[in-house]
Amino acid sequence: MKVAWAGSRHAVEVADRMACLVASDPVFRKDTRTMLSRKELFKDTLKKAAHAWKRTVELHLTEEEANLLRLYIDQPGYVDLHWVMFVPAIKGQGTEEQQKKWLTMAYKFQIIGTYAQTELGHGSNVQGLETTATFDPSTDEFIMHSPTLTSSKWWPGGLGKTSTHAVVYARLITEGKDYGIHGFIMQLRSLDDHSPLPGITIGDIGGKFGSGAYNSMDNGVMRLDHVRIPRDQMLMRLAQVTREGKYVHSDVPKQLLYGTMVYVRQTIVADASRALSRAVCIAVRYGAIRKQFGSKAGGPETQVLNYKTQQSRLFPFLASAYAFRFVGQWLKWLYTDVTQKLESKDFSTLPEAHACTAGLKSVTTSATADAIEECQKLCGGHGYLNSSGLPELFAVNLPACTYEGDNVVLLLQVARFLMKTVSQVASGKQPVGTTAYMGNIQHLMQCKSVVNTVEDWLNPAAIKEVFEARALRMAVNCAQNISKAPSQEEGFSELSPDLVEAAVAHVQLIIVTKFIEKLQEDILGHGVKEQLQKLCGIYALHLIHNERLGKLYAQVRPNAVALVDAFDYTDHYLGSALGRYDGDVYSALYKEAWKDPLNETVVPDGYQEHLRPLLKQQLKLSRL
Ligand SMILES: CCCCCCCCCC/C=C\CCCCC/C=C/C(=O)SCCNC(=O)CCNC(=O)[C@H](O)C(C)(C)COP(=O)(O)OP(=O)(O)OC[C@H]1O[C@@H](n2cnc3c(N)ncnc32)[C@H](O)[C@@H]1OP(=O)(O)O
Ligand SMILES: Cc1cc2nc3c(=O)[nH]c(=O)nc-3n(C[C@H](O)[C@H](O)[C@H](O)COP(=O)(O)OP(=O)(O)OC[C@H]3O[C@@H](n4cnc5c(N)ncnc54)[C@H](O)[C@@H]3O)c2cc1C
Repeated sequence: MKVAWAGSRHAVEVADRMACLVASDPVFRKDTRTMLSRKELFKDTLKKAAHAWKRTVELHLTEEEANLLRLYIDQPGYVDLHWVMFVPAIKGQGTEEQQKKWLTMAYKFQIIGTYAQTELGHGSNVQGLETTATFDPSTDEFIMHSPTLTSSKWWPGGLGKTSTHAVVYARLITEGKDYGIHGFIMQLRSLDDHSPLPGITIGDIGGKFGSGAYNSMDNGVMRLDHVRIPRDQMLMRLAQVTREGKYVHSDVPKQLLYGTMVYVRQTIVADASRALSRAVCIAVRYGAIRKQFGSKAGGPETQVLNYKTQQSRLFPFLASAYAFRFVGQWLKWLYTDVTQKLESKDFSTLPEAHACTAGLKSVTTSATADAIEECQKLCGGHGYLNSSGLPELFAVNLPACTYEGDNVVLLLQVARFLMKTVSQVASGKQPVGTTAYMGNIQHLMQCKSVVNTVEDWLNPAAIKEVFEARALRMAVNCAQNISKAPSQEEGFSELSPDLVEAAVAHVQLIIVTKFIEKLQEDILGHGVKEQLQKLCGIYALHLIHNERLGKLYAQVRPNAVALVDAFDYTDHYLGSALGRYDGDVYSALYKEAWKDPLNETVVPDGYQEHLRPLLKQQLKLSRL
């Protein structure tokens, strides 16, 4: 199962090696992270990032190994933005010459970059950004400026205190005309003493949800006061400004400006499955250790994992973790395929890649955030302690519902794509890829499910047809209702809640389909495929009805712990007293409690100042 989860034997081996490297290095300790002040936590992040880079160079780690090392360090920081957004933005939007110049420095960490798109006043509406980049032909420079308070850049990770450079998104103005949003490379801080360059006001935007968690990241604010940069720092693969100030389009679609977001959304699906699997691992392992109530006859207490209510709340998350993992692996393939096509100037699959990455990012991150919260409840009171690892896991993953595109905004993009496809089907065009099922409209609009028994529900063809019919009928229903509205725009707006539901149904169909396709592959290991079939059934069925699932849960229960062990997480990475591999939960909880700074003294700070006078005064009063 470890191989099925990781994708290959090689993937298991390299992940194991990197996880152990991190777990055995004292610099990467994280057990007291939630007890650090913001300043201490930030400094700890700087230290870990520098040490990780040192180890990467010393050990000549490959890109795959270095990425895993960063993943297992498990502390959000400026390096995430540098590798996941700054470098890909230059790769996707820079010319060959620009890539050579900037990536050479970025790959060696001679510069640290971030992705500065969002502003105080606009995040979702990228076209509404206000920062300006005005071309000055007299000096061959762009003047980068924040004209209003709301145009201040706001949120970019690493911007606050660390980044030396950024890809800044701004409205390009030349020859008096506004050509909309484009990307520019800007140096922000001196490479000698790290002070902000003239005209740049920059800082951190303040503490965020939860202790530890995303507070290790210095999300930043930046205002630009007529800062000049050379013309060749506009990223010029999509469009160019000539020496004379002429604006020239390339022959690539302008949507490629959003390419970095497509790339990151794809990686976020993999993050979501990992985060969900960590929460499930903690809740399942703890559920096997925790006992409450005995039989009436005075027998031993029951493992809470044996309660049917616990199983019906938890096992759909276990199944979802596997489902998201497999669809994430497929999405990575889709992204690579689209990228190769783009290189040969085939842009035909770009809309589908956008819809798939946007939709899957939305559905998997929302489900993951909800599931982590529920896993806290599934662990009872102890789940609420920082030492369970769950509060921090929740706080770190919750913003994934917002960053890289608010989930509802992205689902509306999927809905827009679906409405276009329905109208193409109506005009006789055969849809392809993940919307190919829409071509089977005659059948799917009127077919009736032949499912009667639990066993019927495990038939992949029956499951798939149910999901296809559901998704298609919801999409067609929306399209019909939109067509009755005074205008397409009004109809879309009025029906947006239904459109979001239709988009979710379509995305869930993709997830179910990719799980079924995974089961058609050669899967090694005795009983592995059988377990995955049950999980696939649980994933699909819990989305459409909750009856008849009890039998499947009972079949999964004997292997539940093994199914989470297959995630192959070290105790260091899991970071949970409740989810420990050895099950020694109570001594771990007890030990963790004594690490809290409040327990450094027996009598707390503040006793002399506030407690003692109060107690003495009350004592005096009672004696009067
Ligand atoms: C316990 C400790 C654990 C620690 C673990 C660490 C875990 C973390 C691991 C780290 C991993 C990752 C790190 C991630 C860090 C994240 C940092 C966050 C960064 C950001 O958030 S960057 C900012 C992101 N911003 C957004 O996403 C904005 C969202 N808005 C948009 O994308 C757009 O504005 C829009 C799509 C909503 C609307 O676009 P717009 O042009 O205005 O209008 P439309 O008319 O709708 O679109 C026009 C056409 O373009 C098509 N389109 C839109 N987007 C795309 C796209 N991306 N690709 C291709 N095509 C696109 C659209 O379909 C329209 O086409 P049509 O005209 O219909 O044919
Ligand atoms: C932890 C974190 C890290 C981030 N890192 C970065 C970074 O590195 N670089 C960067 O540039 N940005 C970053 N961001 C910003 C992020 O990309 C934006 O917050 C995100 O795109 C959402 O935009 P917004 O905040 O403007 O939300 P808003 O658009 O203001 O959303 C508010 C509400 O309005 C709703 N809404 C908005 N538009 C519509 C619509 N058309 N129809 C229906 N409902 C709508 C949303 O669903 C939401 O409920 C980060 C954000 C966070 C939280």
